[in-house]
Amino acid sequence: MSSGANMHITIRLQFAKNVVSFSDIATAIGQAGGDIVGIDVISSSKTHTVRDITVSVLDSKHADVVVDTLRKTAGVKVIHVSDRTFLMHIGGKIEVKSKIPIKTRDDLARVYTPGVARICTAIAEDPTKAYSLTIKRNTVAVISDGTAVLGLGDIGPYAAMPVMEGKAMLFKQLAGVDAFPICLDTKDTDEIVQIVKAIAPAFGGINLEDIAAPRCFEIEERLKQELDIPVFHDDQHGTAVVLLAGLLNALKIVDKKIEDIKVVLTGIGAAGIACTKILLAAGVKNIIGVDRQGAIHRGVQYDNPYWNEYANMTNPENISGTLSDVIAGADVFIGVSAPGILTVEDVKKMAKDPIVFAMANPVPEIDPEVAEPYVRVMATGRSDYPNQINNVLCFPGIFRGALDCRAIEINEEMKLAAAEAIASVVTEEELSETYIIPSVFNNKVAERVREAVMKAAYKTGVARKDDMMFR
Ligand SMILES: NC(=O)C1=CN([C@@H]2O[C@H](COP(=O)(O)OP(=O)(O)OC[C@H]3O[C@@H](n4cnc5c(N)ncnc54)[C@H](O)[C@@H]3O)[C@@H](O)[C@H]2O)C=CC1
Ligand SMILES: CC(=O)C(=O)O
Ligand SMILES: [Mg+2]
Repeated sequence: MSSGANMHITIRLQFAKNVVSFSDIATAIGQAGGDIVGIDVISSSKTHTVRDITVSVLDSKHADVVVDTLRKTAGVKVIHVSDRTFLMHIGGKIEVKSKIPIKTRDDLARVYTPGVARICTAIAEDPTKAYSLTIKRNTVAVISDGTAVLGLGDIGPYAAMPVMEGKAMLFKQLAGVDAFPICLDTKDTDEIVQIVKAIAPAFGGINLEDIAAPRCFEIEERLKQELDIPVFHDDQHGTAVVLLAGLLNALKIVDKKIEDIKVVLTGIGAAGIACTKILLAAGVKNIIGVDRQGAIHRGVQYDNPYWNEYANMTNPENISGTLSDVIAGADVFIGVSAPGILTVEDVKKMAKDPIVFAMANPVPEIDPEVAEPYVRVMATGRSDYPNQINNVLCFPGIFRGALDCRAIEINEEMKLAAAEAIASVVTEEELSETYIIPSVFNNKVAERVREAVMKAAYKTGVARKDDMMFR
């Protein structure tokens, strides 16, 4: 399955009117399997026409096939090919904008020196004023070291930037949070902790992103201890929250109780461990984790200390074996691991009404189109299929709530509240196999998550801002 969701290419071509017609070109594109989704005339003369033709293709290989077909068509000259996704990234995706225009010397003297000095002094005398007089109260740092970027692995800090810029866009659009992408050129845990601590004054929260397990656990724990602003590893907790929301609704469809289900989860890394913990907290009793070397079980000394802990809290029957072995009889499959590792044969071994959440990005553990005939509820992490289980449903609203009540942390109660809030957006009447989780564009999500998270923060005593509504 393709990693290039809805890949569209725009082909600028010139064709000689007396040699080839546009319908010949459209036929050639169609025969190569492309779908024309847009046409623009760039210029036209008596002999030639230049057009931009936007074509939907499956992936980059397919794009090459379509373009080669056109190159071989008599009378056609391909001028250039652009990819809409690349075009959207030129120069990056976000920018900083001032809230106030500086039009006069007087404005200048207020926003900058000398006027600004009085503001600085006020904050120096009372650092909590940073919340009212600087960007701190609405600003989150999105921090990555580029070591576990989507499912692409350790691609480094430069290559991680487009994802972090994308997260920043989503923070802003979905919850009005100003987020800065910060990719660090170090994999050293101590150094990352030091750097994040040192930049924290500018931020109201820290969103850790795509930092590989097991280092991500220590980094998050240490930062939580040392900072008085929320520190949240999105791949762990954002994913876990949305997964739980989706599962609560999917279980209603299959009419199974959370305490009775058998869950098999692949990828015992950042997302997998957090998903397991939230499922245990929500009442799941039988969950088996599978990583590259099979089911995590007791009686083995793993190099990864988190796996030893994992073995102790999961797999009640202490089953060993491969994914194919342990999937038999499972009610739910959750994948936060790698592309294509779940086969149709595996799905066929699952219990009645299987629920399959294949959440690896950008390519899931099983192609949803291949799995669909055999599953009752299918979800992926992708935007181009129904039931997108993706942490984007959580992180904007959870930080909005945490920032608005000035929470010192995002605790378990706040996460569970967020999961229930997301699940609640889908009403009983709306709930169906293809609608277990609200859309990313459903504007109720962030607001409902914000409210639920704030309530939980006040209830658990971690909110610093006095708010009559939540007392
Ligand atoms: N849909 C969503 O919202 C999210 C999806 N993900 C996806 O989940 C995957 C894992 O992400 P992280 O936990 O952040 O990475 P990670 O690097 O912390 O963990 C990945 C784990 O998967 C295991 N793994 C790799 N290949 C495997 C295989 N063939 N069989 C079994 N286990 C295998 C690795 O050994 C590792 O333990 C990625 O594809 C990522 O895109 C992660 C976070 C959110
Ligand atoms: C969605 C996300 O955060 C990931 O795949 O890493
Ligand atoms: Mg991520």
